[in-house]
Amino acid sequence: EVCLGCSRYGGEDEQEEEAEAEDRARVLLERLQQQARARQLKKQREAQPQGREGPGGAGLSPRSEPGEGKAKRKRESEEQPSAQGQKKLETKQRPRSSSEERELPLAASGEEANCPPSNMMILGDYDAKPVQKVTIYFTYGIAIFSFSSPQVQPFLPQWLAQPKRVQKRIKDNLCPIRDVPGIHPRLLKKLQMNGIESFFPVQAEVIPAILQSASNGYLMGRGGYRPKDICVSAPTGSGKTLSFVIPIVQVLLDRVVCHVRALVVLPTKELAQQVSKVFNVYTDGTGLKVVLITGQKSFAKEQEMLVQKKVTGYCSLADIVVATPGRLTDHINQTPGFSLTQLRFLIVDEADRMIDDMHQNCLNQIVKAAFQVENDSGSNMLFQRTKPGPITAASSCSPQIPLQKLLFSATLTQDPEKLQQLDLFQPRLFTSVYSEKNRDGTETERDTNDKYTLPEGLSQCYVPCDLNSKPLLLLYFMLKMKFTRVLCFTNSREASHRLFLLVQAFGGVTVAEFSSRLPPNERQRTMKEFEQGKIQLLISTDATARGIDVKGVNYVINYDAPQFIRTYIHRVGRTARAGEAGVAFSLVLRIQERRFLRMLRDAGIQDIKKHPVKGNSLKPLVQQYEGALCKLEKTVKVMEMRKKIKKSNSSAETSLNEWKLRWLMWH
Ligand SMILES: Nc1ncnc2c1ncn2[C@@H]1O[C@H](COP(=O)(O)OP(=O)(O)OP(=O)(O)O)[C@@H](O)[C@H]1O
Repeated sequence: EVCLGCSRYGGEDEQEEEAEAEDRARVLLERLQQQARARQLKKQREAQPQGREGPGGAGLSPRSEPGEGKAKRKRESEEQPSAQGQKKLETKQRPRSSSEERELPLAASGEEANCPPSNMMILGDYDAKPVQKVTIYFTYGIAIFSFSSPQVQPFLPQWLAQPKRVQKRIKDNLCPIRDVPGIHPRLLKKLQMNGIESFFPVQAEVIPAILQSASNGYLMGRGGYRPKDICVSAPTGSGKTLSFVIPIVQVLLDRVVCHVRALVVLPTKELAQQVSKVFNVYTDGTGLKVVLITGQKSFAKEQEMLVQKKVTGYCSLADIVVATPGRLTDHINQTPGFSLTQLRFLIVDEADRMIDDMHQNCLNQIVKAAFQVENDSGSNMLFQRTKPGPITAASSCSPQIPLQKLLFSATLTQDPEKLQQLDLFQPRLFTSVYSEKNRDGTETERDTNDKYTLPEGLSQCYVPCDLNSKPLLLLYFMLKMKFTRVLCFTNSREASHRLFLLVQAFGGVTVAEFSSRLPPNERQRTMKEFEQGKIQLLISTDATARGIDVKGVNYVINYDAPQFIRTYIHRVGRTARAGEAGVAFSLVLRIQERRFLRMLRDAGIQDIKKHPVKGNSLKPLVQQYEGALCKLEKTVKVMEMRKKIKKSNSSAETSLNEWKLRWLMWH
């Protein structure tokens, strides 16, 4: 009704989505048919009991493709991180044959277990019966056994189950900087110079905790003991960056010799750059050196920034290194003299992503490098350290520089299995209070591990729509509703590019795109212009979804609904930062609506409002939109022709293509 004939110009995106919807409908139909056949078979079996085999028999049971089961498990673990992760090691109490072992994932995934291939007879349905599971956690060498039926939740280690609560409401819980004990006067001055008079709740809790763990200086833990590792899970925009920058700068203020004492690892270049900027502000004038290694400079240039060769050997030029995993690993392996043996703080920002994204290997390498035995003799030998083991009287006699891990994220996994991979030492968890709204408008705090908290100032809406009306809705928000400073997310860089071209062809909006299609310097420029308000609509991939701190984003629009809850949380968290207000709109296809709402509900996000937009409101835009689509079609053809000219092998081919291009431009 809204956009007759739009599908004509819909492009691959729409076709893909339509094909996807068709596929889904087909799969669903097949599944229902299979289930009906399975029920029929079961009835037949029940009617002929002699056809069944006993437990030891060669029972056939449905089996999925190994890849398929794996993909499903992966999807599920992304969607429900904590529920999945609470199982460290599960065994069924009945002894299992090796063939049964292979079938466990299938039996465990309820939906697939119900739909056997139609041509297979089921002999024996033992896996279908509820079985008792045994869950075993290993926490600091102690095995915790938990017997549970599918309805019973396995229990969590105490530090996860009883974290230190941090207030979510920033503005109601500001803490004047002078009220937080132990902050160095120099840093207090710097904070004030940067307009910071009060700490946010997460800073008021975490800064003293880190300072306390280094109260005897950076060479020793408090009271000579190894300091506890720290995990922080607090909403987007709640000020997690300063909560590690301030104490680390303060602890290193007294350092005499320059060594890499703090290492911050982040998943993207842009994030690393952002964090190193904050470190630069607070180390300015202190003599501490911050080095950023992300691959934006040549490898040799980065090596020069990290180490210097002297007659006496290599010496470090960095106290604090801020890095992305790939480049850091290269330097650990290939830069002579780059040593982490004096590393005191390892900070893993966006920790959940770092654990997930195969960066785990990088984290292992860092730890290995930190405990590497150095060959040279001299002063370093005094503080030589060995990988920590159990605390004994002998081990506590020789002081060692402790390595303390600090983990931060808005969606920190509370999956003990994943956290266990990081080999945390007596960790302390700081997490925001999750509260549920009651009917009378009051809020009740809840103890829960699979819920996430969003910034207090965030309002969330979703717009049910169909594929054709999505571009019109975006234009409606920009032109009729006069939205300003909008960050709009799509699910792929191609989708971002096409949408950008379309909005540009429509006109009337200052628009730009941001994705890995663009070179880093162009991305940087775009981001700056968006921050300065020169660009009203920035269409982006998930490259800007995490951690990026852009001041004054009024609206986030999920043009494509995110597939995973963590993506949703990070995307919408680009607005309503630092206690400010912001609005997030999600355009949700009707076919996605149920799944989308369930995803939010499962994560404890309840206050999202339905915001339908009537077709009549979009009608005035349709004519101009059709014109924009025609223009876009031509633009795309011209771009393709230019590409062809570049790639042409012969002069005849080139001139033919040039002629075609001229013809295109003329018409
Ligand atoms: N105490 C403070 N007073 C005023 N502004 C602050 C304070 N602390 C942080 N900010 C500002 O709040 C914004 C958000 O901070 P930060 O980027 O550290 O959030 P975050 O918790 O790391 O968010 P994300 O999870 O999205 O990475 C920044 O612009 C920062 O300058």
